[in-house]
Order: sequence, then C-alpha cells, then structure tokens
Amino acid sequence: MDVAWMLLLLLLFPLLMWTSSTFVFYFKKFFYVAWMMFLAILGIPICLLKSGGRDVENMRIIRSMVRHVKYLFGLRIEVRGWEHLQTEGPYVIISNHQSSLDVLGMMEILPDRCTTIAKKELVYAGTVGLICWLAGIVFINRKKTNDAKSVMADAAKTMLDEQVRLWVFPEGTRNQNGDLLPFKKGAFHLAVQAQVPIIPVVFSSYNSFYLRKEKQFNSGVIRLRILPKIETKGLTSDDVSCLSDQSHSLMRTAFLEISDSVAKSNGPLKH
Ligand SMILES: CCCCCC/C=C\CCCCCCCCCC(=O)SCCNC(=O)CCNC(=O)[C@H](O)C(C)(C)COP(=O)(O)OP(=O)(O)OC[C@H]1O[C@@H](n2cnc3c(N)ncnc32)[C@H](O)[C@@H]1OP(=O)(O)O
Ligand SMILES: CCCCCCCC/C=C\CCCCCCCC(=O)OC[C@@H](O)COP(=O)(O)O
Repeated sequence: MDVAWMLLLLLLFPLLMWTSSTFVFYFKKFFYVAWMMFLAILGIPICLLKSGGRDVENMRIIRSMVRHVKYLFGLRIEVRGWEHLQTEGPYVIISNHQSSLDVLGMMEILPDRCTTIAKKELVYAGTVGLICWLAGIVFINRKKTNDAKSVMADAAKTMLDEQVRLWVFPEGTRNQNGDLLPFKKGAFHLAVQAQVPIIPVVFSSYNSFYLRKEKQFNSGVIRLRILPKIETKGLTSDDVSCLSDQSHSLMRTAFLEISDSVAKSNGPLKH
C-alpha cells in the first residue's frame, strides 16, 4: 500500500509542478523569449528580402509579426488616445518601461517609420538582436554618457533627414515599482535638438497580472493611453529640465489613474 501511495505521489508531482504558478511563470517567460526568437528567425529573411538591410521600414514587418503574441498570453490591450498619433512628420514618443512585455503594447500602436532607442546589450540577443538591428534600432551605451549623447545627437539629425520617429523609454531601465522612475534627459534633448513634438504614451501597471519577484504571470488587461503631443518649437537646451518635469508629471498622473482602474478590472492576483 505504501509503495502504491509513493508511486501515485511520484506521478502526481509533475502534475502539481505543472499547475503551480511558479512553474507557469517560468514556462511563460521561457516561451515568450523562445517565441520571439523564433519569430525573428522567420522575420530576418523577410526584412532582408524587402529592404536589403538595416531600414526603419522593417519595423512594419516586426509589428505585423508580433501583434498576435498577446493572445498567446491571454493579454488584452486597450488603447485610448489614437487621435494624438495623427501627427505628420517626425516626433519622439516617450513611454514608461516595465518589462520586455512592453514590446507587445508598443507593437499595438507603433506608427510607421518609428524605431526605438535601446541599450547596446540587446544587439547580442541572438536573432532578436539581429532583427532589432535590421529595424534601425539605435543602440546606446548607458555606461558611457558622452557616447550615448553623441549617438542621440546623430539620431536627432537622422530623424529630420530621413523622416524617422523615435520611441524612447526615458526611465532608462525597466521598472515595476508601481510608480515612474525619474526621467533621464536624452529624449528631451533629442526632441529639442530636432525641434519635433513629444508624444507621451503610458502603459498601465502590470502588477495585477505580472509580478517578477513573486513569480506570477497570469492573463490580464493592459491599458495604453496616448497623451496629447507636447510641442518643442522654439525651445532650447535650457528648457529641457522643465520639459522633462512637465512630461513626468503628466505621465505619472495618467499612470496612476489607469493602473488603478486596470487593477480593478484585472482583479486581485491569486497566490
Ligand atoms: C519578427 C519578430 C521579432 C520579435 C522580436 C523583436 C521584438 C521587438 C523589436 C523592437 C522592440 C525593441 C524594444 C526595445 C526596448 C529596449 C529598451 C531599453 O533598452 S531602455 C534602456 C535604454 N534607453 C535609455 O537609456 C533611454 C535613453 N537614455 C537617456 O536618454 C539618457 O539621458 C542618456 C543615456 C543619454 C544619459 O544618461 P545619464 O547620464 O544616466 O543621465 P542624464 O541625467 O539624463 O544625463 C546626464 C547629463 O547629460 C545631459 N544630456 C543627456 N542627454 C543629452 C543629449 N542628447 N545632449 C546633450 N546633453 C544631454 C543631461 O541634461 C544631464 O545634464 P544636466 O546638466 O544634469 O541636465
Ligand atoms: C544569445 C541568446 C540571448 C537571449 C536573449 C533573449 C533576448 C530577449 C528575447 C525576446 C524578448 C523580446 C523582446 C525584446 C525586447 C525587450 C528588451 C528589453 O526590455 O530590454 C530591457 C531593457 O530595456 C532594460 O534593461 P535593464 O533592466 O535596464 O537591464
């Protein structure tokens, strides 16, 4: 009898593991990375065939190939403020940054001819790194401020010469502390140097369905709000701090508001 129980427990153990939320968390994380790497394998030759190399137009291919991924994780993305993206010419989009899941919301609203600024380490992320490079992502070395500044000054020029839009995460790193980190200045210098508007975009907190430390990854809702553009015409580098503070306060207010409302519709996290 004892042996039979032991056998039953041994059989049940993998099943228990499978249903435990920690296992599900790691499985989903692994699957997310693996699926993105796989999509990139398919996307790389398409990008090469369509544009022959590094070109911001490749972002369209990534956008269309990533749109379904939210369904695989039971995520619903609700967007408000589409009208604020109806702006001609180049602009800088700034958004909060919580996790690599931000890519899903980003691809939901990414305008044409829009690429992004990322840390240089991303270029080494296998097939994902290669496709990011092909899509014209601008890589910066966050440890060398002067290098990063000059790369961003070049980007300001490229924006105008090639009519490119840039998406920057002004917190400068991923953050899931339930609030926004103070903003780095690069995005605002960029907009002022190019004299283009800033369009703030806010993702609601993922805390009601995704918690990195607690190893929770459920299905849920992400609310995305596109805020009205902030003009920079006539502003100089002296106005950068003020511009950054103004953007931070607008985005923080929207973040707290939508995060609160989304927490109610996602319901409490099951532990
Ligand atoms: C087919 C399927 C494929 C599937 C797979 C593909 C999937 C997706 C593909 C696309 C998705 C990609 C998503 C990528 C997301 C990646 C996100 C990231 O990597 S976030 C991290 C990188 N981003 C950033 O760091 C944001 C930009 N950073 C900055 O703007 C920073 O300001 C800086 C790095 C330029 C400098 O940082 P730091 O020194 O730490 O801080 P500051 O306080 O901001 O600056 C110091 C002083 O320098 C002045 N400054 C800053 N910038 C400039 C400038 N451009 N010109 C002049 N001066 C500048 C600033 O004012 C400060 O001086 P002060 O006197 O104090 O004002
Ligand atoms: C050779 C194998 C390497 C495997 C690496 C896997 C790479 C990730 C693969 C798939 C995820 C797809 C989305 C990619 C874009 C997300 C990038 C991202 O979010 O980077 C984090 C960065 O913003 C801030 O990082 P820090 O927290 O400041 O540091």
